[in-house]
Amino acid sequence: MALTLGIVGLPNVGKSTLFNALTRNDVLAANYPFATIEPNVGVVPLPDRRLDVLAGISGSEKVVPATVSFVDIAGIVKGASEGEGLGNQFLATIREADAICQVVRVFSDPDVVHVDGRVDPAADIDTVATELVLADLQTLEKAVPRLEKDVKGKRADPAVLAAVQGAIAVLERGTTLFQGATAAGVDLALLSELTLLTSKPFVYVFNTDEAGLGDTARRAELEALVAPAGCVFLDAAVESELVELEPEDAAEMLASTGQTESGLDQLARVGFSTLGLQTYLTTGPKESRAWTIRRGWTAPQAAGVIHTDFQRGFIKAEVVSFDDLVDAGSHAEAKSRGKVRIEGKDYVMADGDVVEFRFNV
Ligand SMILES: Nc1ncnc2c1ncn2[C@@H]1O[C@H](COP(=O)(O)OP(=O)(O)OP(=O)(O)O)[C@@H](O)[C@H]1O
Ligand SMILES: [Mg+2]
Repeated sequence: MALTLGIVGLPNVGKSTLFNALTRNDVLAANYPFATIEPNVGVVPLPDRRLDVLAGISGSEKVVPATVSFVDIAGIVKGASEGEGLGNQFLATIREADAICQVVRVFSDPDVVHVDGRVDPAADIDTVATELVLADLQTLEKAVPRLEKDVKGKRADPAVLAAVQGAIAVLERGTTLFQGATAAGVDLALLSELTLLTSKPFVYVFNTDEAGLGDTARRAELEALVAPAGCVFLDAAVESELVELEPEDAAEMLASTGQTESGLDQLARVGFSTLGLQTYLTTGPKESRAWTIRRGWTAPQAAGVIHTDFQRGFIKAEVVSFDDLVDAGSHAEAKSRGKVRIEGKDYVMADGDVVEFRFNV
């Protein structure tokens, strides 16, 4: 399981610049709208300092971090659902994403064209949300005649048709499904096959400049604008320079802009918390590795991420918290201190659990 973020936004706001910075890629990022036509996909290892510590303790040959995937697509403009700009067909590329990541221009550089002629984050957020709502409406409206026929022929569940109609009503009010479906009593689980865009959580990237990064009042305003959705602030142009530098120099340059976390770290943190994800760890002489799971998952569910056999044949888990293991300095010492617990199938995993599963095959 890897967290996948689909990057959306108006044209020329810095989506590809950010994508390049996050994925150390070199796709075309250029100062004109619709530079991106074909989607770009990148898988990024998620930096996790705990892995190096574990590798030291276990003498692991390698570390295998969790990953985050990013999909960079074309820019979307007002009227895209009616074919403006590049239309909205390309949105299909991000239907499988776990969350929608909207890049919003906050930087003011007058040399970079804004498609609507002015920098206005609130209006841009609205424009993009509206186009995503319209794209979902098209998907749902297309599904109605087919579903009606199938319900009549008893080949489809009438509850699905009702959910489609309920979802249409929510979207027609201009609300995303993520915000409005539950309150309207629409069961999104019934619509999962339609892979709707606005049923996913949104996270926002405010692409700003050095002045913007330091403007706490403005940041608070923007944060409030999108709350309760999560957001991050970064300068995509600076981020793309950071990846060219040695780690220490990059950290220094980041600090000089008043930031403590790289864009990738920020996005992974907000993405994980938005989607209710966490990691657990395994370690041994071969590798130290991070695994992504959902918060609240039990030990057998977590084991299933490694291999479905681990879940099916689950017997027990030997669990030590990362901090206890590091305190003890070795697995044997952690054990003799009574810090290694034997947990059964009802155990709910905690973030940073270091685990060894016992299972039957
Ligand atoms: N924080 C920033 N400050 C100043 N300029 C920036 C910043 N972020 C991106 N830019 C500039 O904005 C321009 C557009 O960037 P980019 O190509 O990444 O946009 P895009 O959103 O991918 O556009 P498109 O939708 O056309 O593909 C580039 O010239 C880039 O250098
Ligand atoms: Mg682009």
